Order: sequence, then structure tokens, then C-alpha cells
Amino acid sequence: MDGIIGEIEALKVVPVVAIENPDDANRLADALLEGGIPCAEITLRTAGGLKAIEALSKRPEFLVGAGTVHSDQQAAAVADAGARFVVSPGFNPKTVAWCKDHDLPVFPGISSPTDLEMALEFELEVVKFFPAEAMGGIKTLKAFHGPYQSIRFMPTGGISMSNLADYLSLPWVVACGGSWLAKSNLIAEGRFDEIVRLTAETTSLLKEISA
Ligand SMILES: O=C(O)C(=O)C[C@H](O)[C@H](O)COP(=O)(O)O
Repeated sequence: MDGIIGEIEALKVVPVVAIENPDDANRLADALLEGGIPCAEITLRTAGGLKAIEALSKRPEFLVGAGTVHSDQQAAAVADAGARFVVSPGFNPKTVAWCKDHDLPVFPGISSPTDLEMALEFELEVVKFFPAEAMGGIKTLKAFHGPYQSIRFMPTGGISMSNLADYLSLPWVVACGGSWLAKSNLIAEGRFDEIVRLTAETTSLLKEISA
């Protein structure tokens, strides 16, 4: 578990991707690698998601996780496909229990103190804060940190290059997730050069932030 959290923490950004055609998965990974972020959370929002995870799990230089995992059955399916971590928009105790039982790092979505109580119950170290901007953004994250100091967050939802630095300035933010690097339309239209450009721009910003 620590291994994956450490890898995500070092990356600081987790690209969230909805990919229709699994044949595009390798070109997507090439673009993210070229831009400097060798990771993606491939969501199960599309029919091609599971196959894309399977393709990318064969690349040791690339960290592939699964997103939009809504059930323990889906967690089992993405584990079979080779996902190295699981993310969900909300907190499903069955999904979390399955992942914990199978030593698969899981980052369920939380958006309230009640959800955070469940995270404590499951002894989770890191949760997703979703939808971050719509739920009050930095202000809410600061309020959560008061009573839940042992928990760290991966804010996602409404994050872009314009507010990334603000989120990453909070020491209890591990990394931010977001779709701004590889929007579905860019993948579908084969505009991988644009994905390289957006990823490289994000990488430069991350360097500036940490300088
Ligand atoms: O599909 C999931 O598993 C989700 O929980 C939602 C995604 O993480 C967000 O939709 C990304 O948000 P944006 O960066 O604002 O596009």
C-alpha cells in the first residue's frame, strides 16, 4: 500500500481518463510518458475502460489504476485486468473491504465528515476528495483536516492548472486527480500531441511549485 501511495505522492498529479477505444490506450500512455506523468486512472465510465487497463498493466514503466469503481465485483474485475490501485467517486464499504482484503490500494471518494468516519473505520490513509471544487475546495479541505489529521487527500473534480498549486500547498494533499491532461475528445480525435503538450505544461508547473 505504502508503495503506491509513495509513487502517487511523487507524481503529484493523477490523470483521470475516460477512454472509448482500448486500442488508443498505448498511444495515450506514450503521450503521458512523453509529457512526464507516467500514470493514469482509467475510469470504467466507458465500455473500453477495462481493456485499456489490461493493455496498460503490461507496461512496467506506467502506473495504471482504475476509476469509477462502483462495486466489489468491479474491484475484482479491475484487479484481474492488472489495475494497481482503485478509485471511486463515493464510499462503498463493500468495494473498500474487497480491496483491503486483497491488498489492493483503494482511494474511495469522500465529501463529508460522515464519510471520513468510515475512512477511519477502515483505517484508510488516503481518500479521494470528490467533487473537490463543487464541495467547497480548499476551504472544505482545511476544515476536514482539523478533526481528521491522520487522513490525507487526493482532491479531484474541477482541478486544473489554475488551482493545482493551491491544493498541493496543503501538506495533507498527496496528489490531485483530474481530466485536464487527457480529455476524452482529444483521445477520440487522436490529438495525442495536445495531450503531450498539456502534460508537459503540467510537469513544468509541478517543477515550479516544488522549486
Ligand atoms: O469517474 C470517476 O471515478 C470520478 O470520480 C470522477 C472523475 O474523477 C472526475 O470527473 C474528474 O473530474 P474533472 O477533472 O473535473 O473532470
